[in-house]
Amino acid sequence: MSATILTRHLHSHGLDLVTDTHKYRKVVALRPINKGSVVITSRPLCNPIIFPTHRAQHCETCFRTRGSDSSSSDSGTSVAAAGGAGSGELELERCSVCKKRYYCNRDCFTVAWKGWHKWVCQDKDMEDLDYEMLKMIVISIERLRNGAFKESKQSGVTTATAAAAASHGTGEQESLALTEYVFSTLMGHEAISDPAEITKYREIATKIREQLIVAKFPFKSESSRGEPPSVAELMRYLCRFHCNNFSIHDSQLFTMAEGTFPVGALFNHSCRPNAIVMYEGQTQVVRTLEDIAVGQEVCTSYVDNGVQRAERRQLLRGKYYFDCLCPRCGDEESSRAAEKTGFRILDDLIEGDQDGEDGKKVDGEWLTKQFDTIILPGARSLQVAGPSLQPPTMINRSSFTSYLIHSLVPLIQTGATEQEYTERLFEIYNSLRMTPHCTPKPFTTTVMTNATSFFNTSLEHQSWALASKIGTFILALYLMIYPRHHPLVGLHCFTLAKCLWNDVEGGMTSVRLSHEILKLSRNILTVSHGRTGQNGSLVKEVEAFMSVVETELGS
Ligand SMILES: C[S@@+](CC[C@H](N)C(=O)[O-])C[C@H]1O[C@@H](n2cnc3c(N)ncnc32)[C@H](O)[C@@H]1O
Repeated sequence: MSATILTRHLHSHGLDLVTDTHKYRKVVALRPINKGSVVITSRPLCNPIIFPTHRAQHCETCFRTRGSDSSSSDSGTSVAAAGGAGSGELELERCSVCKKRYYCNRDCFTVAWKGWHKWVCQDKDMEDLDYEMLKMIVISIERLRNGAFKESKQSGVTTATAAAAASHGTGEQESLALTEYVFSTLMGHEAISDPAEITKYREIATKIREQLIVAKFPFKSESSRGEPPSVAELMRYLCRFHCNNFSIHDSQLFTMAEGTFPVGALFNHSCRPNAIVMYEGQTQVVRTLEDIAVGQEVCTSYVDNGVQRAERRQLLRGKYYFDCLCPRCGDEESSRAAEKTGFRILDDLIEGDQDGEDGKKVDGEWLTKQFDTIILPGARSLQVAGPSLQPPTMINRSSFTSYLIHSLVPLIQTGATEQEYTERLFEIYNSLRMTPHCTPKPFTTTVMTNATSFFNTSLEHQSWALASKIGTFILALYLMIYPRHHPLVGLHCFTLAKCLWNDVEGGMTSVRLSHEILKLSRNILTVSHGRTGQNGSLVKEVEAFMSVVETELGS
């Protein structure tokens, strides 16, 4: 396996890997890629680890969810193929020995058993998640050292998963040997990690070697002559796993597992990403959030784009050892420049004021009072408002909400180009900076965090009118901060539309607005989730709800 095979694989997906002085390598587009496209799919290096809290809900092999449509298999080993029902709700069965892992059928169980389950089934220490992660790493290292990454019957599900995933895109299928090769080329940063980190890794590596490998998991292959890896070798692996690991989330963006996807790990980070990482079963899918031109870098985001620059910087330095120079962050020199432009303005806007005018903390009680003043932007103004909307003379929570919603929502509904959209966004950033505002600023992340927990409380209490107001305010904040087709925005719109529809006090205005927000949700989720596979079922859910609302509107 060599660099040529990786190059060929990327080329078949319209991508290239080029060297970069700051980032080592970067993935660029070889041909124009439309927004909402699957750029590439990646297979896991070893079986991802489902968190204990989610274990009973997912098949450990294909990750399908209990209760989901059992006919929508992406693993190629459907219930029907295993002699099961073939349609209806997916059922899971526990391993009869350990009674801890769940599987949807015998094929999935057999694959897991041969691949890794037999190593962990009787291990009492597997109750501990950290221990389990280390054990998975040990299993992977054993295979990496012994060249066991060959297509085999044992890797049946991952092969089938990759085949299913390849049908999302047009490129060639990823072989296990390629997965292994790409992993060997990834950065581990062991040379620049700080001494405290190195000491921590040495301790973990020593513990793994003595307690896990020597005592329980002897390496058997002839090529390694049964010799366990040295502490130094283990440290190199640990560093590489650390920098290239992914949190796996479901279609609602709830984190449920951890895994290593070497090909997906080739994509660099941006705080204003043009692509997003999604999951279809155990397959990682990189999707574009906007149109990408030839030569442009394809970037995902390693951190939540909703946190302030200082926090992002800390997270990125702490785990990935770099300072971000993306269009939003810029470098130190440009940060000091007097006049910031474009995305560089955003972080100045979202930092700051913690307390209200009256000195009160921005807590739930304070927000309740404030939100009483937020007027639901009416459906009619969504129709008529356009890019010429002028900023208000004074920005408070109410005017901020209507200004943002009325300025940006029509551009998403009508599918304005990325350039038109970002130009409008920059005008908004400038006007938010220049226009006097109430204290605290309505658009800080502190306010957003509080508004989000307040929104969740009002959902729990089914206070639909209140939830609709806060949800509309949060939508305005999201539009200011996240890329317009970010899945978080689409998911929030779906929840907001349900609140609006349930808000009987709002009458038909609220129903009409619910319909507008549903259209928004559908447009965004079609890009971020697609219309096929497990994630695609969300768009169908939105459309089913839209037809209920349309019936009520009589359209
Ligand atoms: C998951 S890897 C990404 C692929 C990597 N560039 C490579 O060529 O193997 C993560 C590492 O890439 C580098 N990286 C990713 N995004 C970056 C960025 N925006 N600026 C600088 N370095 C970046 C960092 O060294 C980080 O630890």
